[in-house]
Amino acid sequence: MTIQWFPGHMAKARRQVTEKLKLIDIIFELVDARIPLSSRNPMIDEIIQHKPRLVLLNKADMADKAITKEWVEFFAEQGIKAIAINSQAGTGMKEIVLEAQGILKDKFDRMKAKGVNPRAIRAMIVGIPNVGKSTLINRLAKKNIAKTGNTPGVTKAQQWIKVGKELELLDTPGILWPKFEDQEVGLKLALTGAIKDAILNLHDVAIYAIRFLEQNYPHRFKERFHIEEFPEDIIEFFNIIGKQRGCLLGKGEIDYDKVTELIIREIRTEKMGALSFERPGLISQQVITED
Ligand SMILES: Nc1nc2c(ncn2[C@@H]2O[C@H](COP(=O)(O)OP(=O)(O)OP(=O)(O)O)[C@@H](O)[C@H]2O)c(=O)[nH]1
Repeated sequence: MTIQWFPGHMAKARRQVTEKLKLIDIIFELVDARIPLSSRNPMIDEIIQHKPRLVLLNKADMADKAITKEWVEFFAEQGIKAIAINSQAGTGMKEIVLEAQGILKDKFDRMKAKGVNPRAIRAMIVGIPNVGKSTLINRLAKKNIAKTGNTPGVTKAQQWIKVGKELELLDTPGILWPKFEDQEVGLKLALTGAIKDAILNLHDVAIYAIRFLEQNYPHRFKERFHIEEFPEDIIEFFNIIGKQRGCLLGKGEIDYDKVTELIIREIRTEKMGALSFERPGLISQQVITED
């Protein structure tokens, strides 16, 4: 299976972000807490250059809490501040402002010392598709979208969203592309809904998910599907689920497409609880010890 990764997309995304760097003090890099590395753009450091950044592990409600904590430590070891947030529920919103203030304290102190009037921190959100950029912007914005006007004939003005007095966000997030040349990265992105289902073979995604759960969350998986042991043959597993859940074609034959959809849906809708698909230091074929 080869997944195309279009260099054109990358170049465009990169330009968009680079153009705006001079307008902002800090980048909010949004990643999926379940797959913090696979949901990052591999060239992010180059793209944002030396701009200060805060990593936001979004959808933390769907990720394994203990593993998210490990990711926060992982980023800290690289000198990058990361916090877990849930944009949908609005958890962690205050921390975003506080952390940004902390990261930029020296810069703002220096400005103050030079007699520059205090102003709000200016930030931009960047992240891969579907990671929650719009949800976060809406959460932070409440109703404070500041229209700075798009006058025809004038270079398109930026619109800033006011978040209290302390923060202003660019209204358009930077869309970065994940690098899904690596098959496992692609499978994780598909499983978490970051790339369209049509792009990957869903059977491959489901098989990957089953094997992953078998290794990393065996108890929850067995409980959910009422199985004692994992069958060695993956087809046997599909047969068991198909019969159990009535995913059948005529004459009692198993509808493998339906079983596939069911497995992926069960994961995406957290029927087996919050799951993380990556753990620091064990990116590939990792073993996450179930509690
Ligand atoms: N559970 C959960 N769901 C979230 C969270 N943040 C966003 N979502 C959901 O994730 C999906 C994608 O969110 P969007 O805000 O549209 O993502 P986006 O990054 O703006 O997507 P693009 O416009 O494709 O770039 C939506 O269904 C959101 O409701 C979160 O913290 N927790």
